Amino acid sequence: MRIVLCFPVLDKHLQQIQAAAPDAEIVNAGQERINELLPTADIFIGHAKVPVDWDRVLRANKLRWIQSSAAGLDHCLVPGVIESDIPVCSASGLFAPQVAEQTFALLFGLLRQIPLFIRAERTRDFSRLPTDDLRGKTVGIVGFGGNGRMISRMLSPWEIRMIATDYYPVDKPAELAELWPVDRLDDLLGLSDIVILTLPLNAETVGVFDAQRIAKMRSGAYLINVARGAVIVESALVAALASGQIAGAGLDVTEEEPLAATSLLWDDPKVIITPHVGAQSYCRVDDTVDLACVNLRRFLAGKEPYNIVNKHLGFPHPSVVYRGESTANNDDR
Ligand SMILES: NC(=O)c1ccc[n+]([C@@H]2O[C@H](COP(=O)([O-])OP(=O)(O)OC[C@H]3O[C@@H](n4cnc5c(N)ncnc54)[C@H](O)[C@@H]3O)[C@@H](O)[C@H]2O)c1
Ligand SMILES: O=C(O)[C@H](O)CO
Repeated sequence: MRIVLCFPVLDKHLQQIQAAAPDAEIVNAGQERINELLPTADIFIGHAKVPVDWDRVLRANKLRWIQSSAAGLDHCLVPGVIESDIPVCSASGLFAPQVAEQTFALLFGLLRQIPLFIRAERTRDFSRLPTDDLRGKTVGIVGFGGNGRMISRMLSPWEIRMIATDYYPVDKPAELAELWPVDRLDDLLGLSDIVILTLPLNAETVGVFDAQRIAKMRSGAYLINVARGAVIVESALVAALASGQIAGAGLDVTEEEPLAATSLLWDDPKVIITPHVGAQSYCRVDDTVDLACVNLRRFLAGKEPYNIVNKHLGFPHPSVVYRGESTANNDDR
C-alpha cells in the first residue's frame, strides 16, 4: 500500500504516520511531484496547491481514500472526485482554535483602530481618538461549523447578541440567540453590526457577497472574512468601503491570493489584511498529522473515517466536525 503525502511534514510526523500504517510505503510528493505520484497512490493525505489532473488519478483506479490537510476543500472538490466512491475527508473544525484567534485579532484590530495607532506610533504621535466597543453589538456568523462554533464560544463572555446561519441549522448552543437556515442570510445581515464569514467556498457560495447582498448589511457594519476570498465580490467590497456602507473589513483571505499589488484594499485604512494565516500557527502540522493518523487507523481497520464530505455517501452531516461541538472523537487520538 502506498500513501502519498503533500504537506510539509517533519521526520517526527513521518514516523507518526508510519506507526499508524506499519506496512505502508510513505512517499512525500510535495507540490512538485504530486501529479506524477498521485495516480500511484492508494491513499492521499495533503492539499495540492497546484492543479491536479484528477481524470488521470481516477483512470488509474487505485486511490481509495483522500484525507485533506485543509478544512476548505474548494481545491479538490472537483465533480469527478467528489462524485466517485473515494471517500474524501476534510480537516473541518481542526483549525477552529487558530481561526477563532485570527478572527479576534481582526475584530478587535478594527474596533480598536489598531492599524491607525500603529501608524501613529511610528511618528511618536500620542493623539487620542475614540474607538468602538464590542459590548452591546450584534454579531452575525455566516457558516456555523467548526470555526463558527469556536468563535461563538470564545465570544460568549461578552455582552453581545450572536446569531448565525448554517446549511444545517441544528444543535444551537446557549450563547447563540438564533441559528437560522441559509435562506435567512439577509435577515442576519439586517441585524448584524459585525458579520463574520466562516462558510465554505463552493458553487453555491461563490460571490454570495456581491453588491446586492452587501447592500443588505447594516450601514456602518464591519465585515470579517476568515473563510475564502471568493465568497465576496471584491470590487463590491471596495465600493461599499468607499461609500461608508461598511465601516471596516478584516480579511484573512482574498479573491486572488496573493492579493494583487494594484488592489485598492491595500491602501484603505479601514481594512486589515492578513495573508491567509488563520490556520498557520505552529500547531497546524501536528494537528493535521493527528487527524490523519486517527483516520488512517480507522480506515485500515475498516471503520468510517471522520469528516467524510461526499454527499452521495451520506455526508456531510452535523457530526462531521472533527474538533467541534458535536464529536467526542478526540478519544481516538
Ligand atoms: N483562514 C483560514 O486559514 C482558514 C482555516 C480553516 C478554514 N478556512 C475556511 O473556513 C471554512 C470553514 O471551516 P470549518 O473548519 O468551520 O468548516 P466546517 O465544515 O466545520 O464548517 C462550515 C459550515 O458552513 C456551513 N455552510 C455550508 N454552506 C453554507 C452557506 N451557504 N451558508 C452558511 N453556512 C454554510 C456548513 O454546513 C458547515 O457547518 C472552510 O471551508 C475554509 O474555506 C479558512
Ligand atoms: O482551509 C484551510 O484549512 C486553510 O484555509 C488553509 O488552506
